[in-house]
Amino acid sequence: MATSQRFVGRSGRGGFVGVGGRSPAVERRARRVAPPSAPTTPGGSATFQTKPNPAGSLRNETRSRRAARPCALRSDEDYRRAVRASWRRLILWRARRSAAQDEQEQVVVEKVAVCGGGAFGTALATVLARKYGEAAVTVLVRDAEVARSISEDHVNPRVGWTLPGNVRGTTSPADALEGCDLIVWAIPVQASTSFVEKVKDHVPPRVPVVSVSKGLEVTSCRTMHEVLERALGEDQPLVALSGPSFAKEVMEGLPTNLVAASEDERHARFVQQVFASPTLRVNVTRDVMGVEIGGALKNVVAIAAGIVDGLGLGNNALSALVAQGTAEIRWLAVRMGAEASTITGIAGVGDIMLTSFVNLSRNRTVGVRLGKGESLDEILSSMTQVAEGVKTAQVVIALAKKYNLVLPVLTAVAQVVDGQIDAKEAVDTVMTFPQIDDVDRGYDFYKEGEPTAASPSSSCEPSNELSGV
Ligand SMILES: NC(=O)C1=CN([C@@H]2O[C@H](COP(=O)(O)OP(=O)(O)OC[C@H]3O[C@@H](n4cnc5c(N)ncnc54)[C@H](O)[C@@H]3O)[C@@H](O)[C@H]2O)C=CC1
Ligand SMILES: O=C(CO)COP(=O)(O)O
Repeated sequence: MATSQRFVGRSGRGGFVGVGGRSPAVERRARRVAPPSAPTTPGGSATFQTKPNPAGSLRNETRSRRAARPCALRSDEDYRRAVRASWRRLILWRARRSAAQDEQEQVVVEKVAVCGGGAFGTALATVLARKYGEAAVTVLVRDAEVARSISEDHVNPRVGWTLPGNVRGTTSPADALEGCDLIVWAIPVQASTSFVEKVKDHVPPRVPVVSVSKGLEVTSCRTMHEVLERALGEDQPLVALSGPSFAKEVMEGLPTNLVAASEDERHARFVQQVFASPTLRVNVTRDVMGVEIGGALKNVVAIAAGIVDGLGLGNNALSALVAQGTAEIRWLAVRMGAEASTITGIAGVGDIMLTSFVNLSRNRTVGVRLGKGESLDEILSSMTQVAEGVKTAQVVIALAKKYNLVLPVLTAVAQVVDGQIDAKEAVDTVMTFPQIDDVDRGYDFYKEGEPTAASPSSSCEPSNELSGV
């Protein structure tokens, strides 16, 4: 009775009245859920009758759906109205925000320098060259043949991707950097200090440098922000751009969401405007530390995830390990001044999931191969691209010491990477930990380790065991 009243109301507004007052959509859904040929179950609900009884099965189906609904949405129409209203709020919000954004001044980009012609530098050069068809996008590389191929053949031979005509290659820092409006930094972390020293005299002051490199410098424990600031000075606008973004998918124009972080929000907003496109969303934050630590340490967790898969331990173990690793990243990041919400957000959990669960990841691949018994030397010597997590794992130990933390999963990876234990032993050790309370409360040494006035620790030197790495 209630059902037909609901749909009479709709039909009064030019809607419809289906069988028994139900809409065609409800009919279709009900038929899908209750196929006439479905087998009988003991105590048989109408949904699983052997003999078709469409009217009865629909009644029961509606009843059971209604019973499963939240109490405030008792009827079908309440429910639909709530869904429509929720969606409408989103659409209105989009319209308001888009109007505000349309009023913003459009950024003008005429010359972009991309330092590093690896996979990600090439992908971002392509994204910007496609968006700014009139702009000159110059990729600064070390190898003259790579530069020639990019300029003349429009192919980067390192990755084999075809590039837009307005992307050029060069080995000259002056050619790439002078007069540019934006610099994208896609040099691997461990090579960044020496490379920035070589090019810094050509970096125009006040031009934003957007670092996309993910890792921590092993000799100093510095983040990329710290590495670049030290070389370029505090006045150089710096932005960390990170998030779940495989170069290949960015190159293919697949939807991607990044986070631009800068202590000066204006620089992050500038980068948001520069990169934003229908397939590239760029969020903005001032939490540089959170974005950089999330991006750096997800590579270490991805190695752990790969190890679990390489050992064939299954999806349950994989997910638990990634969740534990995520908590450890959060513990460390918060101690370093980051916001916990950055680690649970797109540049944290978003990237952790991508890199830990998807085979395109180089760091995950390193872990899989370690888990299968290959040595790290064998793995690294066969790779043509960087897996930043290997070096960053070593920095984690020094940071954990500095911030008085014990990080089970991250430490296990450091041990394996350093060759002190093998992958199987690391996993066995973690699995035989005593049963504990859930994550934050469980590892009581986490709380015990909180720095106190009596136990400040400022050293960030890699420990003796790791010296010489
Ligand atoms: N590939 C990806 O999907 C993503 C990579 N990233 C990050 O971007 C950074 C670069 O990664 P990829 O482009 O993928 O690496 P890649 O291994 O494909 O290329 C690295 C580039 O750096 C150059 N390079 C290596 N050593 C150098 C040195 N000593 N001096 C100057 N240049 C040197 C190489 O010649 C190459 O052009 C890494 O920190 C990575 O974590 C970030 C997001 C996605
Ligand atoms: O950072 C990445 C995706 O966001 C790429 O990860 P890998 O370096 O492990 O391939």
